Amino acid sequence: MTDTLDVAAVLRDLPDWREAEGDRPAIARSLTFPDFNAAFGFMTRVALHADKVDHHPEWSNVYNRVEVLLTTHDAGGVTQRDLDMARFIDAAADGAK
Ligand SMILES: C[C@H](O)[C@H](O)[C@H]1CNC2=NC(N)=NC(=O)C2=N1
Repeated sequence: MTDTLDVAAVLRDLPDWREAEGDRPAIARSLTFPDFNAAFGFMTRVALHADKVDHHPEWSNVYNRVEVLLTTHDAGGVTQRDLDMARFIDAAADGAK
């Protein structure tokens, strides 16, 4: 079983992220891109990486906005895999607010 991390400690390293509402520990980030094309290009980059590392975000997209939530279902909380994915997302989100 993968060890879960303290969400407050994780968020100290992720200034653009927040604790997500819900029934299990999770972190979330809202991203706004210049347009839909940029938003979907971001999602494409993240999707390919997520499948490569077998760790997938829970997310939604409305035009130029993307809402991302990360938690590790198998562990029932936030793990190193979520921290690693958040850092990938932050790098891939270049240009987003
Ligand atoms: C069977 C498959 O490897 C697992 O379900 C993977 C897939 N992607 C995953 N993504 C996330 N966010 N949490 C998981 O526990 C997880 N497990």
